[in-house]
Amino acid sequence: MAKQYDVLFRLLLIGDSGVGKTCLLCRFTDNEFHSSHISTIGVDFKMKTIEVDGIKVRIQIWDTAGQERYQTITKQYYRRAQGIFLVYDISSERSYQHIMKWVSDVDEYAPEGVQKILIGNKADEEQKRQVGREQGQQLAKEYGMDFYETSACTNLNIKESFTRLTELVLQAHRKELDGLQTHASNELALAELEEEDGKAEGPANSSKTCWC
Ligand SMILES: Nc1nc2c(ncn2[C@@H]2O[C@H](COP(=O)(O)OP(=O)(O)OP(=O)(O)O)[C@@H](O)[C@H]2O)c(=O)[nH]1
Repeated sequence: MAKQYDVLFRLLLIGDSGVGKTCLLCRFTDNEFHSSHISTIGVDFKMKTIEVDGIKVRIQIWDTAGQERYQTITKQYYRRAQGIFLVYDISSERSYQHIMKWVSDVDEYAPEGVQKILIGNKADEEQKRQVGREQGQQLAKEYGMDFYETSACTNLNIKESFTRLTELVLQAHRKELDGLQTHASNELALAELEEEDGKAEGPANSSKTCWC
């Protein structure tokens, strides 16, 4: 049977409650948008396979609760991420200011070499904008991250940002990948192990799942 993917990566969405993490994920995996805000409890994940540079990458995307009270749980997921989206809402100055705090959490809990992208979501909310695009660009530059303004509502830059983070993770793991691909099976052991792990750990596509 043809292999379904070559490698599996874990990406993580973090940021304040209400910035649109769940909506970004639903737009990317299911092309859906929900206007109601049902806060994520703990963590949840969805999967999607995309092809980047001829490599079939299965991405497991973890959506974390932004609410303070779940942070002991959510931080436990940082250490197994290869890529992280730091998300703020362009209509909330506060969520932008908090990016510094999210970056310091990543520095403390995520593995060294984790790839990061800064996302300013709700770009469709121009009337309510509190954070200029240049502010986003400036902050991303300070931390050496790529930056996208997105809208889960209008589907702006969703595929682009997920593809870019996947590319960055692939580039960062290029050597390991080249090594693994010389194996007879021509399939990444990492992927199989991680897939099994994912099954054991939780739901493949439930909407809001309690992990506490
Ligand atoms: N206008 C607009 N609204 C959005 C966008 N993305 C999300 N929202 C709305 O923002 C609210 C919060 O979205 P969620 O995706 O649930 O936010 P979250 O970051 O996952 O929140 P927590 O689970 O509490 O951490 C919902 O009412 C969404 O409809 C967007 O791009 N544009």
